[in-house]
Amino acid sequence: LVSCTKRTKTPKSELAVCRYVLLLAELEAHQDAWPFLRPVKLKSVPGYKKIIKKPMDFFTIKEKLINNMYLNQENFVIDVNLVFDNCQKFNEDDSEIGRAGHRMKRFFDKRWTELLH
Ligand SMILES: Cc1nnc(-c2cnn(C)c2N)n1CCCn1ccnc1
Repeated sequence: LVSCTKRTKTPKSELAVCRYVLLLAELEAHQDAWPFLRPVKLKSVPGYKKIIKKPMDFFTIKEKLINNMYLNQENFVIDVNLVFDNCQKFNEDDSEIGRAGHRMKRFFDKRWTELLH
């Protein structure tokens, strides 16, 4: 993941990647993460493909992280927030998945801020 041998990246961005890996592991381990662990099955969820233009989930984010596709931290945060924005768009606030999405977003925002300082 983070090549320690050849210094292809500045140390700063390596630290950033470690922060994302840590945060993503915490998100996946959260008890309310179950709706977001894998891509939504577009064939078996009526309306999802039409309504949600850019599906995103924690597994896809991990794959992008491993393939070094987050060149700056904004893109990582944008994808994580996409998971929660999609959830709010497709689910009622007062629903099982809607509530899980709000709790996960609050958790992420808190940990992201804590890890920055
Ligand atoms: C994420 C997410 N947002 N909405 C859904 C969903 C899937 N089916 N229905 C009726 C929804 N509202 N999902 C995916 C939830 C994936 N899931 C469901 C049970 N275990 C995982």
